[in-house]
Amino acid sequence: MYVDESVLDDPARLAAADPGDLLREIATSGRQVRETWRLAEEAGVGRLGADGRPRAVLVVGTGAAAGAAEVLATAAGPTSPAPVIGHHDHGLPGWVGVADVVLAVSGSGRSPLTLNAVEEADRRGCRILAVGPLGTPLHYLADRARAPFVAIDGSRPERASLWALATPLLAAGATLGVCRDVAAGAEAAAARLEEIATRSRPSSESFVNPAKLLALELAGTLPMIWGTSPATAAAASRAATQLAVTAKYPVLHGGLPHPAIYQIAAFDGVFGARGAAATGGGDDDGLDDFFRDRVDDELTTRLRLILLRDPGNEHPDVTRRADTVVSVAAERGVGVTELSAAGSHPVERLASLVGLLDYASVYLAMLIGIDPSLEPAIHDLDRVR
Ligand SMILES: O=P(O)(O)OC[C@H]1O[C@@H](O)[C@@H](O)[C@@H](O)[C@@H]1O
Repeated sequence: MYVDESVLDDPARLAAADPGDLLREIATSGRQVRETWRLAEEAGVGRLGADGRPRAVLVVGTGAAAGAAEVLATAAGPTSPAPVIGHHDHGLPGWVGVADVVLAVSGSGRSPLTLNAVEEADRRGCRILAVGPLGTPLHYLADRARAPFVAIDGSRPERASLWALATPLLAAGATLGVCRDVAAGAEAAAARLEEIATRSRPSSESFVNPAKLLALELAGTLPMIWGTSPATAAAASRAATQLAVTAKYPVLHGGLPHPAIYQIAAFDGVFGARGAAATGGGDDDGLDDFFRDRVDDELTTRLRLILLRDPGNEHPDVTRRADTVVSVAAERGVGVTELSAAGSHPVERLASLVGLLDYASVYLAMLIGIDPSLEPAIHDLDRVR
């Protein structure tokens, strides 16, 4: 894989490598939190809480909506009095009924899966909140269901819209009594995202820019990303999405204890210890090369483990295992990058990693010559929408 490190510190080439201005869009993350919290209040999100605490909160939608569901689940945490469930499939589960709340999220406001869920939730008498752009079918359905509708900026690319899509859900979580201290948590997350935007800005050079440094570590590797707590596992999931959509990079993600305790088996495979041990390769040309024994090929792509730690918020068993993972990886020649979440509220800690990894995904795309804004395969799949 060709990795062009010089692109990261050359302003003209950096700009040319990001024709869709994705970095500028990602820099608005902190502002998205503040703006959409206010918009959610103005849209009447408080009405959702009028009938008291729900039996369950279902967040419907795919793509960035799934990330938004994870942000709300992180804010609700394991002590939430009602479950927060991300639902990313067609139809509503059979158990969903009048005692439940459905939060419908769509970056385009047109995703059939989300629209159908809103119609069905309305038929079943659920309380509903919808988040999407103005004047879209989702807006129309929310109005028809007399549900609060939070209008987001539909011109911003979806992969840079996580916080606009997620923050109204946090405001809903506050009014529904499923999240604690979430207004303060959202504000702390906004401040954290702004601080990351400053440190990771394109004009900040590689040797001091944490996102550029991370991108350089990832370039040419096959990343595995694990969290060590609910907040950091959610960050790992978001990172896998961003790396796929932005850098077109496949990523295995998970968390300790599960599913990392199984995924670690890959450390012994061809991208891990076996690859490190292999030497040499076949002839580079002709039929000899075609008939070579591929078992002997040297594989240059190596696993790299990105371990997202959550100091003070890990189960002691997870902390012990995470420390052990680092030595198990080292024994097999698997590189490890450890990143720690920062902040007190889980949403702030999540944001502290998501912000960094969002930037790193764009810098990685630039390093390997991929346009971070284009997504032809997704468009081709969407032809059947
Ligand atoms: O957020 P909405 O617009 O509902 O889209 C959800 C997802 O739909 C898919 O078909 C793709 O277009 C994805 O890129 C998108 O994230």
